[in-house]
Amino acid sequence: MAHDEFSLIRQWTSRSDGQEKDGLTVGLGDDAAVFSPAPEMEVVACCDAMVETVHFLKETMSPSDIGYKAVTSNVSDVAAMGGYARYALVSIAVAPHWTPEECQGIYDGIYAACEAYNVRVIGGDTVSAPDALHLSVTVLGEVEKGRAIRRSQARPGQVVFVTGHVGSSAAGLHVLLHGDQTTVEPSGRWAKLIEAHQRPRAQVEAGRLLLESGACGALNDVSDGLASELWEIAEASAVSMCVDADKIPVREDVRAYALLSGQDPLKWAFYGGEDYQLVGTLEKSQVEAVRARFAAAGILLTVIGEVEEGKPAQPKLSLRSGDSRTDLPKAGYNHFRQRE
Ligand SMILES: Nc1ncnc2c1ncn2[C@@H]1O[C@H](COP(=O)(O)OP(=O)(O)O)[C@@H](O)[C@H]1O
Ligand SMILES: Cc1ncc(C[n+]2csc(CCOP(=O)(O)OP(=O)(O)O)c2C)c(N)n1
Ligand SMILES: [Mg+2]
Ligand SMILES: [Mg+2]
Ligand SMILES: [Mg+2]
Repeated sequence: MAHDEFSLIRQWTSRSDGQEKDGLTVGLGDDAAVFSPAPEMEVVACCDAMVETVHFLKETMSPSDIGYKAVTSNVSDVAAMGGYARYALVSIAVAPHWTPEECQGIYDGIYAACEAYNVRVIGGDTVSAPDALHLSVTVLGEVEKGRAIRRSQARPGQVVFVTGHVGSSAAGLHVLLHGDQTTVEPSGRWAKLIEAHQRPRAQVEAGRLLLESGACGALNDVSDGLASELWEIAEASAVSMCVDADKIPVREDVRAYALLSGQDPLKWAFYGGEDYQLVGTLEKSQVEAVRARFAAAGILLTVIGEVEEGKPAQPKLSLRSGDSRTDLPKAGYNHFRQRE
C-alpha cells in the first residue's frame, strides 16, 4: 500500500467528524477521546479482536462483513452485561495483500454496524502487519449503576434460556468452506446460514429487556459455543445445570443442511460459536412475564433447561435426551486447543 497512514486514517474515518455532543467532549483526531457516561450510568468496557485465517478468510467474509462482525462481537459482550454500547475504538494492522479499497470496505462495515447499534467511533490505531490482517475493536457502553448482569448469579431453581437460534453461524461457515457452487450462491437455499456467519446481530434489545425485568440471574453471549458459555456460567456461579437436547433452538435449514452434509446440528449449536445470542438463567416465577415481553418485542426466547443444586466445588453440565442423561463436555472454540 503506497499511501501514508495519516491520509488513510482521514479517508477511512471521515464519518467520525463533528460528533462532539451528548457527553463526548473530544472525539477522534486528538491524542485521545474524552467522554462522560450519562448520570446514573456506569461504563461497560470490552475488547475483541479478529485475525485473518483465525476469524475469517477473504473467501469467507467480505471486507465490510469483517468490519461489521468485529463491532458486533463487542456490542454483544456489552449486551451480555445488560448494557448498551456508545463508543468504539478501532485498531487495524494491515498486511501487504490488503488494498486501501478493501480497508475502506472494512470501515464501511464498521460504520454500518455503528449506525445499527448507535455507536460512535472515537479513535483507534493504524499500523502495518507482516502477514495477516488484524482488527481489534474496543467498545465502551453504559449500564445502570450496580445493575450489570454477571455470569456469577445463576442459582438453583432458575431456568436456563437462550435467545434466537444457535448453530447457524457454524453451519454457514461449513457451507462457505465445504459447500459446492450451488450451495454457496448467496440467494440460494443456505443464504440465511451464510448471513448468520457473515452478519450476526448483537442482542442488545434482549439484554435490555432482561435487565429491566429484574428476573435475570446470570447472562453470557454465545461466541465460543453454547456448551462453553454454559460452562462459564456454571463455574462462575458454582452451580450445575441440565439442558434438554430437544429444546435447543436450531433452525430448520441448519438441520436440513446438516443432514445433507453428514454433520450433527447439535454439535454446531454446542461447540460451533459465533452466534452472538444471549444465554442465561431466569427466576422460574418470572418466566411467563419475561416470555410475554420477548414475544411483544418479536424476539425468540427458549427455555432449554434448569439450574440444579450441585456440589458447589464441582459444577457439572448435563444433557438430557429422552430418559438418558450424559455429561456435556467443557468444549467449544478454543484458540490454543485448535492447534493440537
Ligand atoms: N489479553 C488480555 N488481557 C487482559 N484481559 C483479557 C485478555 N484477554 C481476555 N481478557 C479478559 O478476560 C475475560 C474473558 O475474555 P473472553 O473469554 O475473550 O470473553 P468473551 O468470550 O466474552 O469475549 C474478559 O474479562 C476479558 O476482558
Ligand atoms: C476461517 C474461519 N475458521 C474458523 C472460524 C471459527 N471461529 C473462529 S474464532 C471463533 C470463536 C469466537 O472468537 P473469539 O476470539 O474466541 O471470541 P470471544 O469469545 O473472545 O468473543 C470461531 C468459532 C471462523 N470464523 N473462520
Ligand atoms: Mg473476548
Ligand atoms: Mg462474551
Ligand atoms: Mg466476546
